[in-house]
Amino acid sequence: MPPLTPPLATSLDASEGSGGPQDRALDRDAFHAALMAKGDYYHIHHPYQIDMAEGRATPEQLRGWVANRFYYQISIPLKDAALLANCPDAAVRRRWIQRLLDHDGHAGDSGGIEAWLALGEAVGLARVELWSQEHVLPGVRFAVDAYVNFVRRADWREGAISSLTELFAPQAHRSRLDTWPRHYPWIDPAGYAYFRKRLGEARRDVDHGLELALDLCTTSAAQQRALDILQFKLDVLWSMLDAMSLAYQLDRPPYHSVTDRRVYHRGLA
Ligand SMILES: O=C(O)c1cc(C(=O)O)c2c(n1)C(=O)C(=O)c1cc(C(=O)O)[nH]c1-2
Repeated sequence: MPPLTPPLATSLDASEGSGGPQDRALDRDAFHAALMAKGDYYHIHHPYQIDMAEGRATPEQLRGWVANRFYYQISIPLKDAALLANCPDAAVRRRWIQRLLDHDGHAGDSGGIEAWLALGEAVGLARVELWSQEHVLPGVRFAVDAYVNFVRRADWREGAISSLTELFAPQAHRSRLDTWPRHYPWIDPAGYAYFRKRLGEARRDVDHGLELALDLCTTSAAQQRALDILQFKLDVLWSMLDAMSLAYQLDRPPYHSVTDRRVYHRGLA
């Protein structure tokens, strides 16, 4: 069965019926608004994030979130490296490569992964505990892997569009900086450097991602495809939190009916 919407690469090539005078493409502002409307489904509205923001999360739930999100953090540079590998445009690569450096670090910046390890320590998780991935739930792993694998296989332009949930991320980082110190005085404030660092970086990334999306998606098919890709990414983020809710809020981690042990796999190399 053919896909409901053509891949962006195809829908970008102005084939008959798309891009012509009959095309019902949104204008630039309306398409921007349609992308922004997807913010209604951002993971800040997930009950797990709401509980964290409103002070109801237990130390175990916060530690669970930090340990599972670490898998996202270490996967983002792999995803961005995959996009670079698929991108033939040197001008795009020159800008996009900054994302790798932001997370992996470079002279003068120890990087986002290091900052996330510091957040782990601030909530009481040893570095080895994060690196071991012992807390990474299978559902979180599968969701994150789906994102990385999508970008590995997709046209780089579709990969770029899948990063656009970052449109909404500064709000999430800001909210944590505003609410966590008040609700969780036991967390060492040194741990909050990651959120502060991302405030500026995410805005810059979003400017680039949005510019690409608005320039590239000028037919209704391409715009619909972009909205579908953005929804896919929202699903990734929401599914990660669903897995955490089951494990840490509802006390139903994988195999809970069989064993208390974390028998699930740590990733197959
Ligand atoms: O804490 C958050 O709510 C949040 C969300 C997202 C996102 O929307 O994917 C990212 C980040 N943080 C983040 O820190 C980050 O570096 C990042 C990179 C990307 C991406 O898709 O390339 N998303 C996100």
